[in-house]
Amino acid sequence: RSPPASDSIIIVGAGMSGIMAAKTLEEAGYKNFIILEASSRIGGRIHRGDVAGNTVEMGANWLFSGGPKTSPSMTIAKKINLRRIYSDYGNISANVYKQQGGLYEKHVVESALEIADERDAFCTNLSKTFSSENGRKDDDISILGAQRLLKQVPRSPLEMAIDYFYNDYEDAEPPRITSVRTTFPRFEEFGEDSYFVADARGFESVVHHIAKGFLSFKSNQITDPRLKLNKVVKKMSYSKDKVTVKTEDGYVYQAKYAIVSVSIGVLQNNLIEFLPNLPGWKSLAINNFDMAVYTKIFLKFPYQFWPTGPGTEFFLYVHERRGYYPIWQHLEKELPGSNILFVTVTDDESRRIEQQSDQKTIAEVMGVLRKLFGNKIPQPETILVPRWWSNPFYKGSYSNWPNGYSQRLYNDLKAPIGPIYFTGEHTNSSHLGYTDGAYFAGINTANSLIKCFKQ
Ligand SMILES: Cc1cc2nc3c(=O)[nH]c(=O)nc-3n(C[C@H](O)[C@H](O)[C@H](O)COP(=O)(O)OP(=O)(O)OC[C@H]3O[C@@H](n4cnc5c(N)ncnc54)[C@H](O)[C@@H]3O)c2cc1C
Repeated sequence: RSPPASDSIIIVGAGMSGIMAAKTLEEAGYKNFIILEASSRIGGRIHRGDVAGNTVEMGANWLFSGGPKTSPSMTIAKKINLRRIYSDYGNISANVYKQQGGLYEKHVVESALEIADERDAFCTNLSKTFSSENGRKDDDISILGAQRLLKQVPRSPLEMAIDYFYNDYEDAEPPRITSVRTTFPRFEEFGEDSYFVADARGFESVVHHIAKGFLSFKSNQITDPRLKLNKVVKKMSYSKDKVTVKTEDGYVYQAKYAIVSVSIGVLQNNLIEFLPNLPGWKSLAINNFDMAVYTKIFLKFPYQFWPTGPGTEFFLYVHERRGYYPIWQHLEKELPGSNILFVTVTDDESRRIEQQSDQKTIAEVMGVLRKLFGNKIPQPETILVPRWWSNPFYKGSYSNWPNGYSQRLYNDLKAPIGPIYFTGEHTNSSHLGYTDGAYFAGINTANSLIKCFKQ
């Protein structure tokens, strides 16, 4: 074999970050890349699913606006007229159910919400103190630690459910884990008005739109030979001047450089073997970070038996077991007439539910719904349980910055190793865990590589 061309690049993964890295390279004139994607599609964790003919989002679902800047995902969504519906959490205090059924009184929930707002404001202030000149380098605390400082630790099942709604519902991990310094203030740049994507083309059409801007395509299918689907990268051997990549189907690819865009979950599970092994400092940085799990369980019923109309979209279920089928949403506005309800679980509950049969999950879910809406309600006709944690191409849903993880470790997490560059949502500290994080990560990593080319 002749040595690889000096400008050749292999990109591993065709999610938002891999596609953005490729686009950035292409636009800077570096067109000699190939993209190896394990699955049969592009988009990665932006992935549409189907529930009895209705498009639902198994992965990324919400776009954000209302802040001082506009999110790039939102900008593209607007451009392609992606249907999106404002998620109105405003009336949640009227929709919180007790463990055995029946609603909490509104004023009781409102007091719990006020305290949760106070905790949020406290975390935001703490974070600002940490980052200010007076803060010591790497000072941090978990959200739970901050709650202790404030002497406002949630204890009752209701307080826990509200705490879950404020924190786990976003971070997909409990407040005991999550870093205050890097998590707060939330939604500062793009705003916190959340819009639920409900479009038959799926949220992934945002990634398709980007890809079709620079990869060749025919009748909506990408035909660019540089995109290679169904290529599961198994091994990456590297030296100072080349990278050799082996895929599961026995193919070997060589290039001068590589950009790895797989999730941190994939890296933590050693699903790609690096030869030589990644250095100790790099493995430490990878394995100390967190990959969280967030699961939306979709259920289609023969008819609606839950409250509908303004102010009913979201309801909470309070259980002594924190995080037991806690947050529910009906899709009356998003998918009218579909009779689809979905419930969000995270972390240990996600992992537990992924490992059990869907029949068992239906039985548990119906146990909850019967408490809320009576014994006469019908069984679901369909259930969809995405299994992000078990899936070897993801091993979780998105990253979360744990308390105690230093900026130095984070720099190590992003650092290249010889000719191998790392990207992905987990490498963008400002929008970690979001599609915008992956968007910026791809651009930034490609630009670092371009800088290296120029030097
Ligand atoms: C359930 C869920 C809910 C979410 N909700 C939101 C939300 O509401 N709003 C929001 O902004 N974000 C949300 N996100 C996060 C968002 O989807 C991700 O941050 C973003 O899509 C990650 O993009 P990425 O390019 O970094 O990684 P990925 O999308 O994971 O792309 C990496 C690609 O690498 C491929 N790959 C993996 N292993 C290999 C291998 N061995 N060889 C070759 N290819 C490989 C994968 O198939 C994948 O296509 C959610 C994610 C999930 C899972």
